[in-house]
Parts: sequence; C-alpha cells; structure tokens
Amino acid sequence: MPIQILADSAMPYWQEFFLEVGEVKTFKAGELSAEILALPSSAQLRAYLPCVECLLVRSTTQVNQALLALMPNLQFVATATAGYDHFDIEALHAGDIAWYAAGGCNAQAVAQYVVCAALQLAVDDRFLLKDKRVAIVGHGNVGSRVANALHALGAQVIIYDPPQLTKAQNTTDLRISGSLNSPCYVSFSEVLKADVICIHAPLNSHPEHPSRHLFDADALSQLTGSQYLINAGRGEIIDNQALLSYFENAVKSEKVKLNVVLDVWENEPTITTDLVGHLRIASAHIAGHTLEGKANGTFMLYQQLCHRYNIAQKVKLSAMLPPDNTSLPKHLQNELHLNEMFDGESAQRLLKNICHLVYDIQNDDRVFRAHMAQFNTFAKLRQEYPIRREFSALRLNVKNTKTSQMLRGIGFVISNDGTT
Ligand SMILES: NC(=O)C1=CN([C@@H]2O[C@H](COP(=O)(O)OP(=O)(O)OC[C@H]3O[C@@H](n4cnc5c(N)ncnc54)[C@H](O)[C@@H]3O)[C@@H](O)[C@H]2O)C=CC1
Ligand SMILES: O=C(O)C(=O)[C@H](O)COP(=O)(O)O
Repeated sequence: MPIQILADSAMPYWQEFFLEVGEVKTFKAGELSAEILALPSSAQLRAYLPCVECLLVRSTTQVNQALLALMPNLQFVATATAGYDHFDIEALHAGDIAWYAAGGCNAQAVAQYVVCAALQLAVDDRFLLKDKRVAIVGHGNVGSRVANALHALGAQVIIYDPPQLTKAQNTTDLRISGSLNSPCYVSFSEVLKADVICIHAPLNSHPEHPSRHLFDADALSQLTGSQYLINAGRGEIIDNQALLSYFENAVKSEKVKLNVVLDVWENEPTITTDLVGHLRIASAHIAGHTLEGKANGTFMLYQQLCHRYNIAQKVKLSAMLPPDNTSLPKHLQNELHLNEMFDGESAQRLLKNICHLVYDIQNDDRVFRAHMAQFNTFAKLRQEYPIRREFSALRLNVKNTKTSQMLRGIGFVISNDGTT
C-alpha cells in the first residue's frame, strides 16, 4: 500500500518530491480546519482524511486536536516553515504523532527582507547603518543571518536571546553555530535602547521568557521616534492594539512616531488595518517567501519522509531551481567598481539599488497598502505573491576584497573579486 500523503499545494515542486514517496492528495490554504471540513462542500476532502498517514502543511493550517481527531491513521505531521506555533504539540504527543518543522528553510529570505528594509530606511532617512546599534531579538537560524548581514554592513550588533544565552552558559563550548563569532548578549532593557530592533524570535509562552507580547504597552512607551522596530518573527510578539494606541497618542501629542516595519501581524489574516497608515514599511507575511526559501521547505520535508520510510533520496533540489544567471546592469557594475571602499551615503544608496534589483521591498509595501486600503485581502496577497529570488541569483563581479566580503556577508555570490 503506498503511503497516503495530504499536502498543502502551495509548496513548490511538491509533485517532483512527494510523488516519489507515496500517493498525494492536496488541499489549499484555509481548506483544512474542522469548521470548514464540516461544510457539505468539503465532503470529498473529509472522506479522504481517515486514510491520511502523513500531513504536510504550511503556517496557515492550525494542526489542533479537532483536526487530528479527523485523521485516526496519522503518523507524521510536518510543516514546510520555520515557525511551528500553528502546531498543538501537546495534542501531537498525546496522539503519538511524530512532527517536524523545516527550521532554517527560509532564513536567508527573511534576512534579505530585513537588509532591504534597513537599507531603504537608511537611504530615506539619510543615516548610515554602520553608525547604528542593532538589537537582534531571537538569534537562531534567521536572527543569526540578520546579525551577520548587518555586521557585514558595519552595524554594531547586540543579541537578546535568553534561552540561547542559558544554553551557551551551560556548555563549555561557547561557539554557537551560524552566529557572530562571539555574540554580545544583552538584557531586554538594552534592546529597548538600540537604534534598530529586529524581532526574529518564535512565538512562544516560554515559562521565563515568553515572546508573546514581549513588546507590550510598557516596552513600546520606552521607544522613541529616532528608533526603528522591525518585526519579521510573529505578529503576536508585538501587542498590536498597544502599538495602535501608541501611534494614536503620538499623533495626538504631535510626537515623532517610532519607525515600524511589520511583515507579521497579530490575528492574521484578520489584521488591525488601522495600523497600516502609521508604518514605514508593511507587508503580508512574505519575508520568507522566496522561491529558494519555499523550495527548501518542500525539500526538507521530502528528506524527512525518505528518512522516516527508509526510501532512497533520488530527487535533488539543485535540479529544480531555475539557473542563477542574472547579471548587474552595466551602469551599476561601473558604479560598483568606482565605489571601491564602499563607504558613505552614496555607496549605501548603490548597495540599496543593487539589493532592490533582486528584491524591491518598496513594491511589496505599495501593493500591500493599495490592497489593504480597498478590502481585507491579506490571505489572497500571500497566495498570489509573485516569484521572488534571493541575492544569490544575481552574479556580481567585484574586485575589491573588502567590498566582496561585505556583499558575501549579505548573501551575494561574487565572482572575479581578486580574492580567488
Ligand atoms: N516572516 C516570515 O516570513 C518568517 C518568520 N519566521 C519566524 O521567525 C522565527 C524564528 O525562526 P528561526 O530563526 O528559523 O528559528 P530558530 O528556532 O532557529 O531561532 C529562534 C531563536 O529565538 C530564541 N528565542 C526563543 N524565545 C525567545 C524569547 N522569548 N526572546 C528572545 N529569543 C527567543 C531561541 O532561543 C532561538 O535561538 C520562527 O519561529 C517564525 O515564527 C521564520 C521564517 C519566515
Ligand atoms: O517559515 C515561517 O515560519 C513562516 O512564517 C513562513 O514564511 C510562512 O509561510 P506560509 O506557510 O504562511 O506560506
């Protein structure tokens, strides 16, 4: 009997990978909840659920007790995402169902979203990132990449990650894979003093350090109009109602508003749309939605399935992704050679322009505002998100060693740079 797999169809290359493992039926985001499945229109999908052995989802499916009760043969649930706050872990344990989350699959994508946001704000507000102190909240797969990228751009990076700090203190080996060589851990009150705060913690109710509403009314009241707060973690880490009150009070008292970038929101997809007009950059939870990030997620689930069912891995991810053959337009390439030392405002503007060739965050912001102003289409915007590549898809030719180190640090692939 082939393994019965039920998978979200919004996983690129699912046919190529999952059909190697078993028989696959797909569903669309929003279709797999006990309430929707109770409707007569879901009869066909509901009838299939008792056979399902492997359930492969994205963040939009709440894997809770009510859903699990419909799948008595379920052995394995996996999400093609880094976050797994949509899983009821207790219910999975109680049902003796194994689970997996594709941690790190889209870390590079999120890091590049943050780099593009930071460069956009730096250029618009005429400051240099190298003069700024950046606090990273959550220093895992995503946070460590963001830390490394902003460090490569010259920023002073501090880290707030109590669980990681505890782990580091309890081990004789203080190196933490994928992070800055020696992370500078700080307290939360230090985070609130940083020029730029980037949130990359998971949503959790950790007994000592819960991330839910970490940025509550009290924390927000300590921030000023000269600071920048970027949330690409989970919406619930910032109390969105408190943020709205903060903005409304700032407007009333004519205070300069905190600069906020939100990719993630409380209560997605039914978000607090009144916030949008107060934000510097707004998007529909797409920071991780690069083709590479999504394809990595599918591939990581395929690897898990092969491992679990003892199946030889035949399909390679590299065979799927389109070739990385975009090159820089001549005028930007010339400018890059002229800006050998990559210092100062003009170099930062050039870097922003190069990054935005691959990913234009302003366009995502424009599209988001236009749609959210008309009607609430958060979920639709996400489902119809166009194909976005990562910086590695753009080949750069750089001679200066320092410049190439910096560009590599933020995720570009460099050729003919004089270092090889
Ligand atoms: N906007 C988007 O599209 C995406 C959002 N995410 C979000 O980012 C989160 C992080 O992803 P990864 O880095 O891959 O996870 P990870 O598990 O590698 O790292 C999370 C880090 O946060 C730390 N942490 C946990 N609780 C904390 C707290 N209360 N305060 C500070 N730090 C805390 C952990 O110790 C860990 O080092 C995901 O859980 C997900 O919610 C991830 C990918 C895409
Ligand atoms: O990986 C995560 O965690 C994310 O937040 C993903 O980017 C969410 O993507 P969807 O599964 O909601 O498409």
